Amino acid sequence: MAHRMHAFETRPALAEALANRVTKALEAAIELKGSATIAVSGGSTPKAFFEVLSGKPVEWDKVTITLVDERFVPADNSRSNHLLLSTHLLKGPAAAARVLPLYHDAASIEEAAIIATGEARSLGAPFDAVILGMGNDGHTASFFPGGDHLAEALDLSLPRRVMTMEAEGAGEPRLTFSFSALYDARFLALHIEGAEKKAVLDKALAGSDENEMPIRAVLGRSATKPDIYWAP
Ligand SMILES: O=C1O[C@H](COP(=O)(O)O)[C@@H](O)[C@H](O)[C@H]1O
Repeated sequence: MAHRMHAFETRPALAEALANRVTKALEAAIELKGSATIAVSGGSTPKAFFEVLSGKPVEWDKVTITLVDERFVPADNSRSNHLLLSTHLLKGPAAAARVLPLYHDAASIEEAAIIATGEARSLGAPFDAVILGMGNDGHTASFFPGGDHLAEALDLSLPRRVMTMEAEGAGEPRLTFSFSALYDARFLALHIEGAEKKAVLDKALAGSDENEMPIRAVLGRSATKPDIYWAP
């Protein structure tokens, strides 16, 4: 599966273009079925994009937002992807959206994954939009090199679900949607910024070992052609 590359001169220009494209995807879904779903990434890259998207004139009360992955920490922890979402996206018009958190205050992370999987089922499939990020180690969502459940996470024959992941480079234990839940999103974007991430992307595109760089699964096996958004 090839990809489409969208390169921008500045990060604000990227944020505006990606927010406009996501707006289109959400509007199309609302037009078609009366509601829309989007799964977004955490980390540091999406902040400016979230800020722009939050102000877009979408019928946000018809949109459900979730995360592609989450650290197993409560929503008030500074490492929480949910906190990032609340701070930078759930404001202005977008505050009307429904949010489906992956983290749950459950007895174990496995139980939290089961709860999140059940809740996500109510969204239907596929997602209308999925915005992935990428780490310098080639991880995306919480598909980390060396992850204890990486093989199952990337196995497209396994059901759509939220699963657990532990890896040396991941810090906290993680919750992540499986690749099977993301690979066929109606709009599938990879959002990366900076020269270092571009070099990581080029390395990923030049090889095929998904265990070394799990982002290769997205670039090589997604049912939807990924749109890559990059700015220096
Ligand atoms: O751990 C994570 O990292 C990636 C990349 O984050 P960034 O800070 O380099 O932008 C992110 O896509 C993922 O959602 C997050 O949990």
